[in-house]
Amino acid sequence: MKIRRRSPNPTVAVDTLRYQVKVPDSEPRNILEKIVWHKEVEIQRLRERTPLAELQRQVLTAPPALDFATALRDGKTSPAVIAEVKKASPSKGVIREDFDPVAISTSYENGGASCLSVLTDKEFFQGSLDYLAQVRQSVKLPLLCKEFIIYPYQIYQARIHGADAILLIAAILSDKDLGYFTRIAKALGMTALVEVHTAEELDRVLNLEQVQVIGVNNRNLEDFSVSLETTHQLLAQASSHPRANEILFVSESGIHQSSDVAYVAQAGAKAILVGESLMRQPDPGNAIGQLMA
Ligand SMILES: O=P(O)(O)OC[C@@H](O)[C@@H](O)c1c[nH]c2ccccc12
Repeated sequence: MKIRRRSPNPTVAVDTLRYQVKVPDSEPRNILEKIVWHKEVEIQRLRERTPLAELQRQVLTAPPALDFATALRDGKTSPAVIAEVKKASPSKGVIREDFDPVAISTSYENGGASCLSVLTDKEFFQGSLDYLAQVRQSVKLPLLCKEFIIYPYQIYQARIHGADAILLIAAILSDKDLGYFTRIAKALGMTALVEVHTAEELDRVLNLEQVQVIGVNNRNLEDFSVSLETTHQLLAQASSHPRANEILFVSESGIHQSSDVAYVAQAGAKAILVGESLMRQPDPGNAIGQLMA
């Protein structure tokens, strides 16, 4: 893991005063670090308002989770489409001005998506857990909570707001956390989609037996560069692993046209995760049909 989980320059509370001493190299090195450091503070604040124990109580009365992995395996299309509800991103700014998460989700559902992904990060993606809850009320498809998860706390939050699956990013989690968080997801009836971008991350994740669904992100979250070859290279690498056949591979990001779909399908992806290219179309559901044509 190259990503540092916390700023080396924390604020230290001493009695009523707060000191912050500048230490060298205490700025985030890339956007992923910046997001994760912000997330740390964000979760700390939420926890002060609502403790984990309260979320654990609420989760008991939530309607059961839908089977995200099976919906992908039985896909309505081949490869199956996970359509993403995404207003903005740090690399592209605002992607869709007239943003109505419920209308977009309904359109996706009618347009042939097998599952949906809802961005919930506010600060960098203008998303919200409320959007997730609203979408849950309006469609029947399994939902992925698209979030930068660094604590179990967020997994409970996702479940309470209607998520059936969570994203776990290998670049920001240790093997121990990946294993632990995947087990929590499973205990809550959810699927964990574990995201990798490098050969090294893929290697780590293939060796974690509880992981059943692996997402190859074609976008490098450190510099935003996108290459579909990432899917090709990493799936070639995975094919020689003894667990290759039991894992469902998802190709994520940068998929714009039907030739892109053909390319990642040929590489072995059984599902694709698409946001921007659908969100930019007036009718996002209809755009799925065009992409899969
Ligand atoms: O909009 P795109 O290029 O179609 O990408 C969708 C999705 O893959 C992307 O939003 C994503 C993949 N992994 C992430 C992790 C965090 C936030 C966002 C993402």
